[in-house]
Amino acid sequence: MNPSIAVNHLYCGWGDRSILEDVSFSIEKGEVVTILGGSGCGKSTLLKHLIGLYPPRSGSIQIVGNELVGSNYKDREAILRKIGVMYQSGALFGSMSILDNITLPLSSFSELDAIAIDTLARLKLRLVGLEEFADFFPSELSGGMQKRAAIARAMALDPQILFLDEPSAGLDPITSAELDQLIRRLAETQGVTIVVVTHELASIAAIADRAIMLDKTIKGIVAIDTPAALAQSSDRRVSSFFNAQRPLRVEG
Ligand SMILES: Nc1ncnc2c1ncn2[C@@H]1O[C@H](COP(=O)(O)OP(=O)(O)OP(=O)(O)O)[C@@H](O)[C@H]1O
Repeated sequence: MNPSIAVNHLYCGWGDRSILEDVSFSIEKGEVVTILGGSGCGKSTLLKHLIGLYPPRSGSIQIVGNELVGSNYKDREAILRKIGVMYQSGALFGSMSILDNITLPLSSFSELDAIAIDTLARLKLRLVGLEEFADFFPSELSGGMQKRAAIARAMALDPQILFLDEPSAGLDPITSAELDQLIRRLAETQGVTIVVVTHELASIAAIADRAIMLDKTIKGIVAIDTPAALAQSSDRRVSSFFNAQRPLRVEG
């Protein structure tokens, strides 16, 4: 079976600046993989290229066995239909109810009738525990609820891969932990592959099957392994990242 994502010899940059060089990795179906590393190492750059927002300089990005790089418009649309994206801001439409935010992609990209769309959208809301908030507007929800609604919208078209850009940003630790549980549950119950850009150690430990650590100096992957293995790494760059934000242990 094809991996969900296979990246080979990827080179990306902005203008005349090279950011990532010769990056290769693959992610299996149902895996939760976090992309981490210090500020400016290229996490968002990698994400933006994986979701087809920008073409790489060279290399290959296969999404469920289909080559994204150099694909024609029609193939590209079909490939991108297999992915769902939650941007850091959540990017819900503020003038629409939560339900309408989720029905929008369904009515834009599916042939379903209005009743089926309504039913499916409510199912997605139930998946993230927001079925009772269908008629609320984003501004009427807490930050954590807005993130869950944004995940429901990213899941609207039943993507095989879900990309989440810093889902915990701006959330308190308890709400962040609840969101982590949701992410893990989605991978386990829906079989969806999930790629998360985050630098929250607690989240990485809670959700990731594996983590890809990028490094600015080498412009690429310094390590790729389970969080437990990375935490024990003898590589100074990896261990300093993992030891920099050890959670407080309070004895009681
Ligand atoms: N659209 C863009 N145009 C030009 N330069 C960019 C663009 N996006 C990112 N960069 C530059 O690429 C480098 C890597 O940025 P990127 O946002 O990928 O890092 P990051 O690891 O996600 O950082 P952070 O953790 O701070 O968000 C930075 O120097 C940034 O200024």
